[in-house]
Amino acid sequence: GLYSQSDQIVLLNPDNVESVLFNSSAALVVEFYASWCGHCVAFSPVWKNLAMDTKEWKPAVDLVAIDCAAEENRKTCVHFGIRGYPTVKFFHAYSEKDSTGASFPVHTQDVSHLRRQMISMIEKHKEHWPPACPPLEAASKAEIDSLLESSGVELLALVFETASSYVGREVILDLLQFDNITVRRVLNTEDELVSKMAVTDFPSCYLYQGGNFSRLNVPFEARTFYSYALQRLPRVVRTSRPKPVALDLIRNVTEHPWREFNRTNVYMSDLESALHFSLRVELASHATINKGALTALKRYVSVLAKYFPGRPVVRNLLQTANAWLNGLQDSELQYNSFLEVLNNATEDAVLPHGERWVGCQGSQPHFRKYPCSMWTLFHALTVAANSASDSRPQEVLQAMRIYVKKFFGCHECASHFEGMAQESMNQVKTQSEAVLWLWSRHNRVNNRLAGDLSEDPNFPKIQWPPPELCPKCHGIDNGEHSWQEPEVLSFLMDYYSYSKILDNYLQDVRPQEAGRAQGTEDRAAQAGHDTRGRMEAKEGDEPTSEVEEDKEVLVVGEQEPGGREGEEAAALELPPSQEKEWERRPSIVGLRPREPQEDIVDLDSFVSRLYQAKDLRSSRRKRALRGHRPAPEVALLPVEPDDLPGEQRRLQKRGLTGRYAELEGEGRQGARRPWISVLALGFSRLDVSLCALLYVLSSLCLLAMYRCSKGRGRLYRAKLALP
Ligand SMILES: Cc1cc2nc3c(=O)[nH]c(=O)nc-3n(C[C@H](O)[C@H](O)[C@H](O)COP(=O)(O)OP(=O)(O)OC[C@H]3O[C@@H](n4cnc5c(N)ncnc54)[C@H](O)[C@@H]3O)c2cc1C
Repeated sequence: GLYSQSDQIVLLNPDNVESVLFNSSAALVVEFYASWCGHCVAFSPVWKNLAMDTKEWKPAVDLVAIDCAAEENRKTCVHFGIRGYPTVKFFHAYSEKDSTGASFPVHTQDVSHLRRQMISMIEKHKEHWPPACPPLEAASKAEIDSLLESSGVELLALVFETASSYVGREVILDLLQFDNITVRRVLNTEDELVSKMAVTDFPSCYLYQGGNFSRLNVPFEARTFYSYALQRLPRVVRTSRPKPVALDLIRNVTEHPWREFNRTNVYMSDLESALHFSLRVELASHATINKGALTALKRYVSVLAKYFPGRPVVRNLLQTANAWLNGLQDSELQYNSFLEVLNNATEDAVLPHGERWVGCQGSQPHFRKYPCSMWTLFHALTVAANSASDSRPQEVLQAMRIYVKKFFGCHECASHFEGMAQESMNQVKTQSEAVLWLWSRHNRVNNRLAGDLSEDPNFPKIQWPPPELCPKCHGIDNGEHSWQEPEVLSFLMDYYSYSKILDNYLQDVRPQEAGRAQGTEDRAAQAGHDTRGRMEAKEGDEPTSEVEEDKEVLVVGEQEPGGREGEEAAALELPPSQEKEWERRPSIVGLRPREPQEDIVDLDSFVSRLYQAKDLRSSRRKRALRGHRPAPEVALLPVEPDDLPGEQRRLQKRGLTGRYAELEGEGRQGARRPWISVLALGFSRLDVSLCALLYVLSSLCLLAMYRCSKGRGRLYRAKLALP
């Protein structure tokens, strides 16, 4: 057939025809089609869009379809007198068994027109009004007054409009699955109410709450904007769903302490958790990865290696894994050997263990997390590929598709996603189209899952990005909401870009610490510290000399006492007290004007730490050469020039930890590091050059004075000698 369950359309067959069509509490609009008929194929996207658009109306009116081309359905179609395709019929609520439905002419592919036609048909109900459907007729002042007098009304929304407008009725139906709010339409001819509330625009929406009416503030006066704004009101909840509880309360029921985060940002911690979960947990259920799955894995890891917008150490590990997979000769793979590659962390290539959800936290343990992070990862990859010059349009999408198909644990999700991919993924011609394809398909999934049990009430599934996040992404066309795709594209390119991804709560990349750092990290993060302070220095792929190794930079962030700070010290084999002492050493910030945020580091201390770290490293390397497995080392991370993050990111980092930014600068420019240190005070090259210049100038001055006085003495002696 042309439809599946995931299209929000009820699929009719001889077995369910009675239970679906007759005595139903909702009205039904049934499409009789033949899958071989070209018109039906052309009409199917319209029917799917209509189903998506009126999903919230289901308790009052639902969409149904039956494929009359299927052998088993023929009798049913004949029974309903179907002669041409597609034919659409309307069944009133509580239709009797002998009903063959009312005609529902379909002369248009315009979804908004069909939607209005559905409303008109509902309004024709004479006897059995669908019980879930609120009154659709316009309300009078007397009715509004009595509504307000009854104590049951918490929130009342009034849509003021002209008689021919459907906006009010559409909003009433959009809100029918939500509690604690009543919506009514009022006509512009209701003079008393219109003048009492000083209504001037039709349509416009007014909200009564706390004893007062106020105009609903929306970007455009249209159905989608009213419905979205009303559904998001704090006290408005889906019918039969518990009220979202305050996040303060939720903290006690989640497995991990709640991490404060900004809903309008992407977090690197979610992306790394997605990598960990997919590569170490999801794949682990495939002890042997055979031919087809191996191809899927190779393509997935290949796009990760190319486009993962993450920390250089993580990218290095992904590149190593990719190279290893590409070098495989066998047609099948034992998962454990791949796991070894993932776990073989070195100082410059690590995939952190464990999950640390931030933007993907759910208000209950079973909400969000991994699937949320996979969407986030996929969006970030399409965006990164769009910025790369050598990517192929479908490269990321097809890799995702095959990964989801072969490995994604949620089989139902995988089959829905495959259905969408088969439908149109092949039509993607450019990288930008790939970004938009994923965005629009994700929105389809959001639409399908809105109100589902899997929806976290604190993170409702909405058509994304909402107007408050991207006002420009929304527009209006003929009174209907329309997406401004160029704006959506530029919004996505910005939202999922590397420079916008936040580093808060990131796991420590030191291999030996990765497992146990969680508790302290969380404490630090909760105390409002930002782990973005950790910097990654750069150097070539392989350190070739001691000089190059010197370019490695300490990775230290601002931490609460006893937290990461102690761990950093442990990694350097320094007692935490010594570490603190080092941190307290004076700096000479503000002695004289410098570049913004320039901060001089105590070079003595820095050098001693660096050498201690180097000693530690070389002793480990020697041990490794003697046959030991290379031990994980301190967090001195080499950074490649290509990995230089954007200026903005760099500035953010500098802003947060000027002291370490100074160190970071060394790896990049060899500049701004204190050149010499006396009595624990650092002096830059400029300081020393100025000193030398002053010294030379004063010497010259003294010399000139000496020569001058010597000349005068000679003159004086000559004068005396004259008679
Ligand atoms: C490929 C795939 C298919 C899935 N299919 C199903 C399924 O069939 N049935 C099912 O029950 N669950 C499915 N899931 C899971 C489901 O989609 C959600 O991921 C899960 O319910 C968690 O939802 P969430 O609220 O965290 O938001 P998610 O939908 O996971 O979104 C994560 C974040 O992405 C951003 N976002 C939201 N929409 C968009 C968009 N359109 N474009 C760009 N960014 C956006 C938001 O910031 C959001 O918080 C699927 C997941 C994946 C990865």
